[in-house]
Amino acid sequence: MSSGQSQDPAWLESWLVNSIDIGLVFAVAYIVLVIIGERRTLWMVRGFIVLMLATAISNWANLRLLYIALNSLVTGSAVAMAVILQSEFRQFLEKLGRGEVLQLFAASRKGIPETDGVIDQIVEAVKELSQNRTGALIIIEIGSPIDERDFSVPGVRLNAEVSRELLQTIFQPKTLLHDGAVLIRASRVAAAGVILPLSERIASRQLGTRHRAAMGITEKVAKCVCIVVSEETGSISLADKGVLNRPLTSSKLKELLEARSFVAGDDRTKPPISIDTLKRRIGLKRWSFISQVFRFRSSASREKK
Ligand SMILES: Nc1ncnc2c1ncn2[C@@H]1O[C@H](COP(=O)(O)OP(=O)(O)OP(=O)(O)O)[C@@H](O)[C@H]1O
Repeated sequence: MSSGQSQDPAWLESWLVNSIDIGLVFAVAYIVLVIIGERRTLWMVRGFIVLMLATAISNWANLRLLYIALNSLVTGSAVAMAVILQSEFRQFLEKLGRGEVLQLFAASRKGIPETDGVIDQIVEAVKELSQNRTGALIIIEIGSPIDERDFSVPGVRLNAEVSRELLQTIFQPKTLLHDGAVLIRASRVAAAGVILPLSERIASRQLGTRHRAAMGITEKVAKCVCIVVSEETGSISLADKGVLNRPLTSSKLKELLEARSFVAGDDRTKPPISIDTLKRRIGLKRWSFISQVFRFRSSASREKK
């Protein structure tokens, strides 16, 4: 840099404006990554950010043809994302319109809603099913609903209160709904007979399709956990993010479910996240931001293994 250039106020001003511009883009990207809790959506947004960065670099380096190609790709991807994430965009705009900006950050913190001892009812049912060696598969949604397209077959809608008796009855081998999984959504039994995608991985030779189905759905959807009771051995497992935690005692299962739950009460009654909590969360994620943006490929391949 020449001394004449560094003293030129116009050059300084443009340098400052550019720096603020880049800083704001990074801040917006960072906030979006903090808000998004769902793993697959996160990958998509990271991919999009990388694409935008590549477009900006090609423009800066004056690579015209590459810039035109990348720019078209960014426009196409933006349209595709708007279609794929239609409901998320709607929720986002609604919250923004209502001025509930801080609640956007609270969204990714949702856990298993623990109302009226739902976890107790589930754990009691699982304990009995395990003692009687009745096979069972229970998916519990965490936070926002799973997209039905993530299931191979969405099953039969029930919308019933969660109870130990109902869960035990559904999995009795002579009932019509015993095959497949039960879906627990917002403290209700939303559906039964749900067929889940199978994982490509094999955790153990002794484990068959029921366990692979639990791994499959939790690999595909981060916002759920899946309980498996083996018909053959009565063993209890909990699948979370594609990993089977097993064998578990019923008290360990309760502990793990509670660790994933919202400390107490229905999430709708929770106060909005405080500024201090928000600051703490942003502080915790600060150092991983750059790697979140640039290492999306390596983390994706690690999770596949
Ligand atoms: N994709 C799926 N989605 C939901 N449920 C499934 C799926 N695949 C299998 N199941 C359930 O698992 C049952 C078959 O279990 P299988 O014996 O193959 O599995 P497993 O992991 O060895 O379990 P277990 O130890 O209970 O025998 C089916 O009858 C069905 O109820």
